[in-house]
Amino acid sequence: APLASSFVGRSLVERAPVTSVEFNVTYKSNYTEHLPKTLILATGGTIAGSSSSATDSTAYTAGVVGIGVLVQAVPQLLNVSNIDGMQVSNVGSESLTDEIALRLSKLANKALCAADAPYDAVVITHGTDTLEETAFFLDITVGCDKPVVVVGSMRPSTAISADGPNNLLQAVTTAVSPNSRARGTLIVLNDRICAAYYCEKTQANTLNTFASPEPGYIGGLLSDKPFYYMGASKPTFKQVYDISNVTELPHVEMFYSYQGADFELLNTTVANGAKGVVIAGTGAGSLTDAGISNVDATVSKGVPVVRSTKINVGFVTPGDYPNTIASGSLNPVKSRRQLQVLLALNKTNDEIRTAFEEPLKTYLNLNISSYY
Ligand SMILES: NC(=O)C[C@H](N)C(=O)O
Repeated sequence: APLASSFVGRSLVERAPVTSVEFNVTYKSNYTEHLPKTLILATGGTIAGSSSSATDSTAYTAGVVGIGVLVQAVPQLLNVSNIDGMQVSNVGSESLTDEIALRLSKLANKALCAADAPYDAVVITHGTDTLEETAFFLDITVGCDKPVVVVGSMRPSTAISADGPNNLLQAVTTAVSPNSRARGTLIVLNDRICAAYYCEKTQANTLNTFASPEPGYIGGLLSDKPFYYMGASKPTFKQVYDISNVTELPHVEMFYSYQGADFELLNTTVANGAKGVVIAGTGAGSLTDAGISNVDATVSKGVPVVRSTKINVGFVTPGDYPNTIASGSLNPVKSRRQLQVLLALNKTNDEIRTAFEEPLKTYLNLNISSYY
């Protein structure tokens, strides 16, 4: 593969594991005592992508450039943090597996939240196609207030105006900012800071793709300096789950509704061992009359069906299709992650329904008179 021009900075030194075998650190910056410690978990994606053409931002190969090259191309990182880098995978995020996502959560918890946690912040370099899935998963499974920032790029490292190096710098400055604590997992790209709970990819090609259309960005960056519009807060319906004993994420399938959908394939999916299903319904989670019998048959086999929306923005509320579980504000891929976590924790279908539906119901039914 051609050398990634925008990521070629100082001479490349990829060192052997240094800190601990657990973290299998392959890049380690020189240590500066007064600076915080950031662990970068590299997974691949376009930010580590490479092309033979400097004008190409569509037909490149994702996941080529290693963590050492990524970091050493942005020496400014070392002005704000000590950096350890670990190559967890090097794949396009469309191929990032549940196993890798689970591993990232465990590494982040160990790096940040364990009693003897060695790091102040975790930054994850990731492809953008499924970045919101990993970021949401981390948001609901990392159990402490230290920052986790997920970052990617839309142009490969070889492109003119590659966006990866500046995004990486902004991700690290955001991660080590004291103002970033207790805000959950953050997504940083293109000068904006977006809360992972709500953030999604909204445009297939352009740099300004990550957004949370209703809640909006929680902050941004002026050059490399992060700022927030409001103090730290938690998404209204967010719950954090302890998955330290989980060794595998269960198989949860996803279907899409459309005119004429009959959901016949639900039966195949259940026969193949799916433990749960998410349907990206139309509008506010509507499903076709023709598909209902297959949905009901799935639920009667004990497989929970969560109903979200292909619109990706807005709420699916409980009420219609009572056999199904309403996703609330969670889009289909986020619903899938939450369902996987609940199943992995051996929750019953009633408990799964409660976890998805009760926070919103309770919130909407708050009786003002009970306060006065
Ligand atoms: N911009 C990107 O990173 C897209 C790439 N296919 C990925 O998700 O890995």
